[in-house]
Amino acid sequence: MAAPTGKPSAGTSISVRGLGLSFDGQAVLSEIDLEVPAGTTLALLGPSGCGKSTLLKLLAGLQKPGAGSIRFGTELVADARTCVAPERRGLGMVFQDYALWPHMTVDGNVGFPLEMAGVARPERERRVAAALARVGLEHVGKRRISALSGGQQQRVALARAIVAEPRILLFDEPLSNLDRDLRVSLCREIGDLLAQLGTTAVYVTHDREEAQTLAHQVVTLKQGRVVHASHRSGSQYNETF
Ligand SMILES: Nc1ncnc2c1ncn2[C@@H]1O[C@H](COP(=O)(O)OP(=O)(O)OP(=O)(O)O)[C@@H](O)[C@H]1O
Repeated sequence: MAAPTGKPSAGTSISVRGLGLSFDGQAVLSEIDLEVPAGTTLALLGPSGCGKSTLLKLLAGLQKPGAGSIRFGTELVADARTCVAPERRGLGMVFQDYALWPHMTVDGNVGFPLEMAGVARPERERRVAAALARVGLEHVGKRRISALSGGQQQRVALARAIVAEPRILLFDEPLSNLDRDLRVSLCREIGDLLAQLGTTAVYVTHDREEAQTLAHQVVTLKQGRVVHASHRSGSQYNETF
């Protein structure tokens, strides 16, 4: 959970060096090097089972690396001996299945990270309203999650991820449960939102078009290794690996 400062969020760089992880002697990630400059988005592409979600879990602190290191700005957040807890990493996360509490209202869901951080109710209400406005959901705060469409639920999840002004946002295939038209429009909106907020983001997807719509950098994994990387330059992507 990010530190709730009330100031606009500002991203921090991510630096991954020689990252590796094995399960039962089987390498799932090997020698991963990534540099994500502050305020930019990196998309991770690759076939099922190539290690995308595992890499996201390592960034989130939900998994410890077997080798290598992860830095956020100058802070070492993970290596073979260090593992900063997820709630101390200043992160927001958005998942494929939304991970919302269906019995709670929209306001309750979005305000939860602030409530956990001890933010007083008036400030919480102000910031929840601001986060909902950012995702185009000004008027649904009192509704229950179960009364919303899939697209609306993913906007709520996005509002909850940004409400505490994280320095980094992690997305795990956030649009794959939605139909194509909605995916295209919401993907553009997420790109615009990231640009407005200046938050650094890592975005896992199966969809190259989605990756290229919002990412400054697209990295492809195969069997746990980086096999291709490209950077956006204007409207073009230039290969860098
Ligand atoms: N806790 C675990 N224990 C053992 N193996 C695991 C564990 N977590 C992931 N794996 C294995 O690691 C590999 C990478 O899994 P991961 O979920 O990162 O892939 P992915 O690229 O995100 O796939 P998908 O696109 O299908 O979500 C898979 O072979 C998976 O079975």
